[in-house]
Amino acid sequence: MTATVIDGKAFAAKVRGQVAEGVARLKADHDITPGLAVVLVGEDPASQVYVKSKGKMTREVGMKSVEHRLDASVSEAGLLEVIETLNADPTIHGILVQLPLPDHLNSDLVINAIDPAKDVDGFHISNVGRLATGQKAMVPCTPLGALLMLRDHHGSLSGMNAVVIGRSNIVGKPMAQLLLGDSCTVTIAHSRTRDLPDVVRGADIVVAAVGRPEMVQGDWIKPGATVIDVGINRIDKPDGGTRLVGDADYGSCVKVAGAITPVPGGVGPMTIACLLANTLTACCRANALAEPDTLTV
Ligand SMILES: Nc1nc(=O)c2c([nH]1)NC[C@@H]1CN(c3ccc(C(=O)N[C@@H](CCC(=O)O)C(=O)O)cc3)C=[N+]21
Repeated sequence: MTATVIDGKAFAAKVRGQVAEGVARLKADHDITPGLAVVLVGEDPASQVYVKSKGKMTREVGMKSVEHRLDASVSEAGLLEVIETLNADPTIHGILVQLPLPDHLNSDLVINAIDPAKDVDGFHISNVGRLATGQKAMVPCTPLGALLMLRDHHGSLSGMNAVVIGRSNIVGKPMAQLLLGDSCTVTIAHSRTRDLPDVVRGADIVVAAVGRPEMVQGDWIKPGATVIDVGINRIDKPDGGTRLVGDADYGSCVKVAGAITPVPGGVGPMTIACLLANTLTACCRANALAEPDTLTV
């Protein structure tokens, strides 16, 4: 059996199309343009590329895009001042502070300074609590993207065994909450899990989010299971170049799984599409207007 390859790039384009329609309707009917602000501290080249592509896609769906680039040496007070300004700006509906932050800045404190209604990353403590208790929340983009792909592929996820490998606040924990919300039986595995291959063998859905290149092996996968690969790891090639690989060993997993997301072109593009979807959702909520129900949980 060879797995169906879930085309995240195409699915993300479709989601962005739906966001663009929602934005056009807000403009036509209410004269409102959703606005997204991205705050980047320091000069990490990988982050700069990512921020640039986010800005381009934000404008492509018809939203206002704002970037704040701050020096790596900015003080906590200086960064909080920028966040306060964006919190108070009625033309901004979404705020994203690019992580990780330099070591001298307390990222929990910074994230919790964002107005939770504008927290399109879903990292504010209030959104984390809302998601965990089943209240309307802003949902972290990567897990939201993964869930939308799983729902699209399977229809209902009810009763399925899901194993999430990784327990980060950004992916593993919110992913587990979303799968639980869709009535999966959820196991969160991590670096201390005993007999990880055996745990994974029981899964109908495997979400690999550990940050270890090509760790999950094909012989860990139950035949026909769905593999969602959240990893984005740049590794060296023998010829001196680099390539992107996921946390699953694609070559062996694709032979056993029923469906798999590739890297690149899987979860990554969906993360950005969901950031735009969350910005549209935040804008609708801020204006007490109906929100697009296919783009939220
Ligand atoms: N507050 C915050 N929120 C984030 O969501 C956030 C962040 N900080 N910091 C950095 C990471 C990284 N991230 C990516 C999103 C999409 C791709 C993506 O689309 N990747 C392409 C490949 C890109 C390439 O070729 O390098 C793909 O997987 O197909 C990658 C990385 C979001 N992040």
